Amino acid sequence: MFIVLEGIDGTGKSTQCQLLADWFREQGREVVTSREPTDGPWGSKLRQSAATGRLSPEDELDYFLKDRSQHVEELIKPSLEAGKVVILDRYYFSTMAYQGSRGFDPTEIRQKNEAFAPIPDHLFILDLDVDTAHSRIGGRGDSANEFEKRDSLQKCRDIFLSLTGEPFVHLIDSHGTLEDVQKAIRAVLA
Ligand SMILES: Nc1ncnc2c1ncn2[C@@H]1O[C@H](COP(=O)(O)OP(=O)(O)OP(=O)(O)O)[C@@H](O)[C@H]1O
Ligand SMILES: Cc1cn([C@H]2C[C@H](O)[C@@H](COP(=O)(O)O)O2)c(=O)[nH]c1=O
Repeated sequence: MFIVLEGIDGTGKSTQCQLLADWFREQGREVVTSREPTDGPWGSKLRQSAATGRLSPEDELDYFLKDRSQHVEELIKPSLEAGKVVILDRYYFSTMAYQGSRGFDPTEIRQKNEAFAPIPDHLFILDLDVDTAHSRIGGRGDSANEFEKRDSLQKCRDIFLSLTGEPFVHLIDSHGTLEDVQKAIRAVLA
């Protein structure tokens, strides 16, 4: 089973991914968790740019595609073929949102990615208003980085919300407690 959690920064994706992995492991399932950008060469360059200044929109998109191609071939596809549960903290829907907010066409980004990247069985969009997301980022001890500017995050949120309506997409209100959000995710999967 292939599960992806998406949403703007601070919505609780990393936290919920770990709780969900624990749930599957309690059921005896073998679970692989991962994130994008990865810690590979392209992902590391992208993470560095969050602090030092964003790359050009063209280079940023190119690096995310290169990072994901390596991620699909080296981890995602082999894990799925081995029958493991794969849970991702971000995937190509973030590319649609974040690089879409920089002027690229989200539909074209989706087509480019789905040419090589498997479509997940379940996509959970964790939704939160930008102000609350920012306060959670601050509560985590971070300050907003180059990807987390307020106006950009609002555009990203709108693109994520445009994905709802497809059968594999589930909108999860992330304003509740950690437990409420995880309960809502598990209810879909149960
Ligand atoms: N439902 C919640 N209620 C209150 N605080 C939360 C909730 N979920 C997560 N948090 C807290 O908000 C902060 C951000 O959570 P987390 O890092 O999981 O978000 P994220 O979506 O992965 O963020 P990013 O995309 O920036 O990595 C953390 O300090 C976390 O403990
Ligand atoms: C996969 C992906 C991610 N991003 C951005 C979104 C985040 O602000 C940063 C780092 O992610 P994290 O969740 O804070 O670890 O990368 C992006 O712009 N495009 C993408 O495809």
